[in-house]
Amino acid sequence: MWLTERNRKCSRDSPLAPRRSLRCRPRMAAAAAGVNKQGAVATMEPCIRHGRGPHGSTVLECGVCEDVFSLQGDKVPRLLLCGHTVCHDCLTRLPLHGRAVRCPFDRQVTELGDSGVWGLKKNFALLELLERLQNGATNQSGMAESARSCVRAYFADLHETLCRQEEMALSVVDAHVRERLIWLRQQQEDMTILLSQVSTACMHCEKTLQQDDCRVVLAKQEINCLLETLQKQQHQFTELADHIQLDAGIPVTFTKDNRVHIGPKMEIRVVTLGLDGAGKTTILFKLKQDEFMQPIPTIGFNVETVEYKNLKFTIWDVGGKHKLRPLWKHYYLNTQAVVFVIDSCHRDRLMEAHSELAKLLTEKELRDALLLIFANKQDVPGVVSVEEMTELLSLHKLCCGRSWHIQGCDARSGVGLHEGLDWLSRQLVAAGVLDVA
Ligand SMILES: Nc1nc2c(ncn2[C@@H]2O[C@H](COP(=O)(O)OP(=O)(O)OP(=O)(O)O)[C@@H](O)[C@H]2O)c(=O)[nH]1
Ligand SMILES: [Mg+2]
Repeated sequence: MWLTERNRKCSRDSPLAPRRSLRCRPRMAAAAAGVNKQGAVATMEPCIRHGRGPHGSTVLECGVCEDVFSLQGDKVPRLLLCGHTVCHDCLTRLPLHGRAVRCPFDRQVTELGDSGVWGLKKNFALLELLERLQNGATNQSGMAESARSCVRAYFADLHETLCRQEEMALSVVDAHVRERLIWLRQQQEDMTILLSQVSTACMHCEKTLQQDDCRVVLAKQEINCLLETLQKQQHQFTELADHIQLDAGIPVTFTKDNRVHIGPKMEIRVVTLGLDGAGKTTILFKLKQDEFMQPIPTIGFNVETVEYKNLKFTIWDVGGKHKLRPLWKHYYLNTQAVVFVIDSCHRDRLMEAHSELAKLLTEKELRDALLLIFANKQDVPGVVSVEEMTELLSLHKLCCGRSWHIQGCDARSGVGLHEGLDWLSRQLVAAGVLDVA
């Protein structure tokens, strides 16, 4: 209020009347920061919040020329004796009354010394405020830039992931198309053979029928046989044509994790890891062929597809010998589940298994992978039980924050293996991985 009245008065009386009408605005109030710093700061806050200027500092204007005050030079704010603040430039343009000037707002007189306007004190409170606002603006733009680069990095990462997933999906389709082409070529060859068989049969029939009646009658059995062959081949032709027509389109479905699936079964990539001799290969063969085969230690890997319910697991079984473990990382990419096999007979190797498992869990590429732990060889008497193993390996602590499950099993008889696969499929459904996008 105090400022409003003063400003209104100056608009009529001042010899250097403001170029634009002066209204009570927060920026005018700010110009009086030298009179009442507390009040000025409080009044300015809305200006900063509403962002009237391009930067916080530009809201502070000289009440006469309405130019923005600056920290130095012509627009530096100077104080008159009455307490009003005017920019240096406007002060130099005020008419002199002897060695004094009149305030353009309340006409009070301020004596000038020998150095004239230069001798008037700068409004340091206002300068400090200006400086703070400028710094604040710089900080704000710095923070904005770092937030923007954070957003850019996020989307670049997303873009990269999507490109990789697209490549993967396309390669699945390409592989399917290649397989189909091979199959079609095979069918084409079969048809050519059939056609030549049909034409040979027709020629035989014709030849036989051209003979005299007596011979035709005698050749009845041969002709019937040829006709039967023709009928069979016709049947094969129809079947083949139907098959090709039915498969004309490629049945593509996407799951929520952006993988593409062809056909009714959802494909899941699983990697089986664990120390040497834990029973990984035994598990793989048992799942694949439902029979026990005495394996030899794996050098490199074995890979098999195992169909279970509506899932098609592609299981990579990687050798667990110490010197082969650095190669495990090559199997992590695009893996939906890790099956970690532990030999329950070997108490003395549990800590080694723990340390390998702990390393696995820090791998970035496996961060979303499900973890199924098979406590294998439960058929052997006196082995470490599932509960004891959970305790000894501190699994609750180790696997905290991810989907994991420990399942006791006996790879020789297969007990527990399907329970493990069931858990995996339940988790994949719960995680929405199997939902069709
Ligand atoms: N008693 C018993 N023996 C098992 C079981 N599973 C595997 N074995 C035996 O354990 C030994 C090692 O099994 P593998 O399947 O070769 O072990 P692995 O984990 O593939 O070993 P690497 O290929 O060296 O990494 C074999 O002699 C298996 O017959 C089980 O459930 N019970
Ligand atoms: Mg093996």
